Amino acid sequence: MYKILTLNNISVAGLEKLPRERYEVASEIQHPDAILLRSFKMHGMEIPKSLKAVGRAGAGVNNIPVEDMSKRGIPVFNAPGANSNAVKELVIAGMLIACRNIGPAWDFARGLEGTDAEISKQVEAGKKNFGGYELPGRTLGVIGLGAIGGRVANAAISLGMNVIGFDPGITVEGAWALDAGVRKAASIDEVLTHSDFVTFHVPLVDATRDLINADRLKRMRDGVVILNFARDGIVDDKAVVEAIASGKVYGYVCDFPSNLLKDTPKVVSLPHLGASTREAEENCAVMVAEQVRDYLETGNIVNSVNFPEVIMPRAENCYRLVVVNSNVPNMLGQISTKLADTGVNIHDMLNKSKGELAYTLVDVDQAIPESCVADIEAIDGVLAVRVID
Ligand SMILES: NC(=O)c1ccc[n+]([C@@H]2O[C@H](COP(=O)([O-])OP(=O)(O)OC[C@H]3O[C@@H](n4cnc5c(N)ncnc54)[C@H](O)[C@@H]3O)[C@@H](O)[C@H]2O)c1
Ligand SMILES: O=C(O)[C@H](O)COP(=O)(O)O
Repeated sequence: MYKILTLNNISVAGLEKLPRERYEVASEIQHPDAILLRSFKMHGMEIPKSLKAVGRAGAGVNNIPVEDMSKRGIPVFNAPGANSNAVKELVIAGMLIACRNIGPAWDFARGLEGTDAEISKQVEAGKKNFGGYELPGRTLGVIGLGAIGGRVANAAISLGMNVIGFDPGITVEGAWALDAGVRKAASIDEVLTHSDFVTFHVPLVDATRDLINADRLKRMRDGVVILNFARDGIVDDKAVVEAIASGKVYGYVCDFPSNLLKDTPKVVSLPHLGASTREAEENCAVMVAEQVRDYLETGNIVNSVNFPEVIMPRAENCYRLVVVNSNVPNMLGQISTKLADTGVNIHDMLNKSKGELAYTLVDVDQAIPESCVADIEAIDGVLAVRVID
């Protein structure tokens, strides 16, 4: 029986991928084999010794101590692209919220008092305060053209906008999926100087912290609208609020409210709703539950942020040894020698690496004695070992 600890609500569609006869899933459980979570912050959490995998039902993994997991030989899985349409739709809504002044206009309408005839009069007198502008012909700058940024760029083109994007790490697949009308910028600053709207779709890492700061704001067009549906910390909120007060920035729409943002005029901060659609929650949960299950039951790895992709078909009547080790010379030699010393015959073997980690699957014809597993565990550089019957 595998034990799965959930640290957030995970869509039932995903949990159904873990059959009850083989999986016990609960929000409180001892000795979990895997953790499933969304935005729960795992930093500082005590990591159970039994843990073999972490599955993030979503895209961002900055809430997970990925480096620490790697040192323990634990793969972290996520669900790339599974919530990208949900975020795209909210970003498009965010542009409209800003340029049509929907926040203050809604507040105005909610504050109306009197008879319907009086309200109608106040509406006609007051609406001039909320006049806006349209999207076609305006330029959207997209920083990060991955799963979400690519969709946002294409959607903006279909709305008649000009789009300029920057992503030094764009994948070949991502580039193929982009509308040919998306202009490629050589730097973030090139995007900023040409854009009426700027939206961010990058992970929060050291290099992306405060991508928008007071200095960069000065280089942006007057009246720019900034959208942050990526992460708190990518935009320096204080600098943006000051730029709103000075009239430089027209509006700021984000997914990360704070005391500073929630009461600032021209700021609309939503409660981290980007991925909160039924479809996205199901897509993410299903994808990550299937990946974690595959890892636990076969050792195969798909969509891990810290481990290489490893898929080895399982031969019948074989025992599978799974070894995670440091990516240093002579590990394979030592592992196969330990197996040979015990008289275990190797049927099939696959070794792949990613950065400082290497991962090996070995299918053998007979049960591996516990002493042999212990010997492999004791090899300097081996981080985790398990046998799948
Ligand atoms: N608001 C929400 O609910 C919500 C939902 C999903 C994702 N997110 C956030 O959005 C981020 C992006 O999600 P995604 O699915 O598009 O991820 P992704 O991995 O598909 O795309 C990220 C892209 O950013 C690029 N990038 C990295 N550093 C960059 C830099 N300094 N400048 C320009 N580009 C850079 C990468 O090359 C990659 O193409 C996630 O990491 C997460 O933090 C938020
Ligand atoms: O990175 C993500 O996928 C989003 O921020 C979604 O987070 P959530 O699953 O907590 O809504």
